[in-house]
Amino acid sequence: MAEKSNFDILYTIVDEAPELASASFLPIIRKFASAAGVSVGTKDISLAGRIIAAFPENLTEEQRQPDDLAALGELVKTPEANVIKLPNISASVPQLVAAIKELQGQGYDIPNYPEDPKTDAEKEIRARFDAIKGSAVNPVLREGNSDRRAAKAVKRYAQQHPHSMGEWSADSKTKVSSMPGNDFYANEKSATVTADQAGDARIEFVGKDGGVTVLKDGWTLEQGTVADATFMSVKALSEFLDAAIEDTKKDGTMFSLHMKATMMKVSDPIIFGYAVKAWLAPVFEKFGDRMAQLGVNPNSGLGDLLNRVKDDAEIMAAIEAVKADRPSMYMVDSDKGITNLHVPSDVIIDASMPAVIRAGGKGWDESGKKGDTNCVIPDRCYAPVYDEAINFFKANGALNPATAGSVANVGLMAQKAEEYGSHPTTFEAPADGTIRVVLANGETLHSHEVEKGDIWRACTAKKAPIENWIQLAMDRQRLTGSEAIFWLDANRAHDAELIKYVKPVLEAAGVADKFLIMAPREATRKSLETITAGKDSIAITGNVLRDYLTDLFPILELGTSAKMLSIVKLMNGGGLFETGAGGSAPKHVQQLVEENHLRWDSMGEFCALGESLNFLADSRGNAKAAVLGAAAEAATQGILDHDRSPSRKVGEPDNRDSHYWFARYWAEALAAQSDDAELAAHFAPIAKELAEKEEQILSELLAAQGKPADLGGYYHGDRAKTAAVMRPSATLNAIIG
Ligand SMILES: NC(=O)C1=CN([C@@H]2O[C@H](COP(=O)(O)OP(=O)(O)OC[C@H]3O[C@@H](n4cnc5c(N)ncnc54)[C@H](OP(=O)(O)O)[C@@H]3O)[C@@H](O)[C@H]2O)C=CC1
Ligand SMILES: O=C(O)CCC(=O)C(=O)O
Ligand SMILES: [Mg+2]
Repeated sequence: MAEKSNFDILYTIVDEAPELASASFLPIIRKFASAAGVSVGTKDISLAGRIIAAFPENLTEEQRQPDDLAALGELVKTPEANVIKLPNISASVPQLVAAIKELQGQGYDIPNYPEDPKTDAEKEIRARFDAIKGSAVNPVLREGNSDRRAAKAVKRYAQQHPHSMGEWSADSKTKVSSMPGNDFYANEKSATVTADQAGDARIEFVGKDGGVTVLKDGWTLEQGTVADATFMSVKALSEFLDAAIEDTKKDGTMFSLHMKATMMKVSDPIIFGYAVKAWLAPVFEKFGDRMAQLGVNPNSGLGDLLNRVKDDAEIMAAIEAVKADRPSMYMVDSDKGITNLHVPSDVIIDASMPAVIRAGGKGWDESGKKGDTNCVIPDRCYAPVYDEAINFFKANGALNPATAGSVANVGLMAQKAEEYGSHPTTFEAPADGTIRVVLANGETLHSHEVEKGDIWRACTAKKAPIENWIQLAMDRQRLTGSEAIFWLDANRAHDAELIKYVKPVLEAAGVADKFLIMAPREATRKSLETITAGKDSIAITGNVLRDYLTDLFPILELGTSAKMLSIVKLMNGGGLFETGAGGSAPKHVQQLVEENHLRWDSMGEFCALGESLNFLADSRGNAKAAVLGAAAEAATQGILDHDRSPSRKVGEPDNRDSHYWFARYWAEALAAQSDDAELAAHFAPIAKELAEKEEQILSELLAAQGKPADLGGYYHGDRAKTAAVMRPSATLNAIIG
């Protein structure tokens, strides 16, 4: 039985910058909501919280925490769900290890992450950590498809206050490089499961000697599920990476690898590891064994590698020698010497490629110099999107945010759709042989000849989510009248199966003429032409492109994906309101810790709050929530009209100031409305006091900036210390309580 929540709205406790923002904003939300009888609870889905919840037997009663993620995962399957979901860390291994270390330092008896589990006990611990690793939250909560777009007011603001864009020149050497073949794209097989085929399937490895190893049992395939299997040849990958390094050198550009090691938590760290091995190939050839003894795992990145070999002068000298022979490297932080290959989660494709494109195709090298870059994206399923965007801007110059239209997204996401649900069914081939999917009825659905180490993966998209996604697309198209494109490639096995679903539904509804179906490359071109002409388009995509495009287009159109409206209409009737389309912005925490300025923009939270309150009003007939929601929308509009979003620079208004203004506009809107006299009377004096004390509050907020801030921890900060940092205005606190 799914648990019911005792709260009207649940707000998530997360990590990094958004969590800091919550320390300031959540008290405001609670104060305002409680006046309308709306209760707001919290659920802890932070990385530290999830680690703590996984090891209750090691902890004292006081230290223990319930598994909030599991509870939320059940709640989102109920019609009562009303969740405001902020972005959380999807941890790479180095981040996980750092979080464990921090908790241990705080007296939590959490075991170390077993890098190479041998005993059963170690394997069991590793399994618990593996469930926490990578993108472990979103797939559990996303029990619906995705509707992400810029709210009208946000888009209008961006057009009136266009952000800076790097210039594109026709002779830019920036490009995308992908494998010529033998990648996931080339090897994909897909089929829609029939009634005869439904049931529990098995994934098997068959060795050259005919011996069968079961890799996965009880893989349930329902009728109507689109089931895919594919693999990437690691031999082909290695050859490609070697060639890409040489090619970068020839071009005189920077080498950069763009992956999604967080959401593709099994396959992409492996691919990342091959890039580390290719970059340091001569070192691995000569010192491979010695490095293995030192515990080097290339999948954890160059940062971890350097840390482990730093005392071995010979290896360090070999690394230096290789550097001289390599092209420049795209840097994450050139001041600190953090390269593209340091940490697998540092360069996340959905954010990193748009950043390169927005900058006019530029990255930063070791010496902090700006230059063109070879963007290495090994697999070709989605790389053409970035390749085509780069070609388009080389030919046409940068997008003009003052006049550009908008690309919204309707994304197939529910029930772990597509590649993002592939973790339990991704394997490195144990030897040369065959990997096959054997159905409940004994038939073989898919089979691939593989070589040792090849990365094989299977995934599904289920019938009900697919149908719901097509319906959502039809609804959005009808409501907006926009151009609407299904980004599906008829030449790709999986997409061809989806097209078989899409076409009949559109035809039956008599709306086939309102939709286009185009492969990602063509759809990118068409959408860029459309928005360049000032018109809008809806990109109806699978799960990966949902992720990629809802950073790419917002970053070009709005300067950031933080301002996106991101609604997940849960399939069982509830609502999940994600805040923005971006991440947890680690760089922002660094700035706060160094100089007590938080540049995080809470526009995503503001938009989600309005939607959540409106949803509460509609779904429960809660009239006070409707008043609160309408006023929250007015406050959001106020932030935009008066330009109250945070500045990037210390000494200027930051995230905390924007919360003061939100509270003030919210209170003013509540005081001014006439639908609920009680609420108007309640908020009139609050609005008055917030206005009267404006100068004092803003000066108290400003006074806090400019010196280091102590949060008492990074992954598991001290609540009281964080609150003290994020709520430095005694005057404002007295009003909010
Ligand atoms: N929904 C979720 O739970 C998501 C979680 N993540 C996770 O977040 C972490 C970091 O991911 P990363 O790829 O670096 O992406 P981020 O979006 O966190 O960071 C990229 C850059 O985007 C800008 N940015 C993002 N959000 C805001 C905001 N609200 N206000 C102002 N600027 C913003 C910042 O740019 P600038 O430096 O110019 O200020 C930031 O440095 C990872 O652990 C990742 O897995 C990522 C995406 C979604
Ligand atoms: O779950 C994650 O790791 C990131 C999610 C994400 O990037 C997105 O949904 O846009
Ligand atoms: Mg994303």
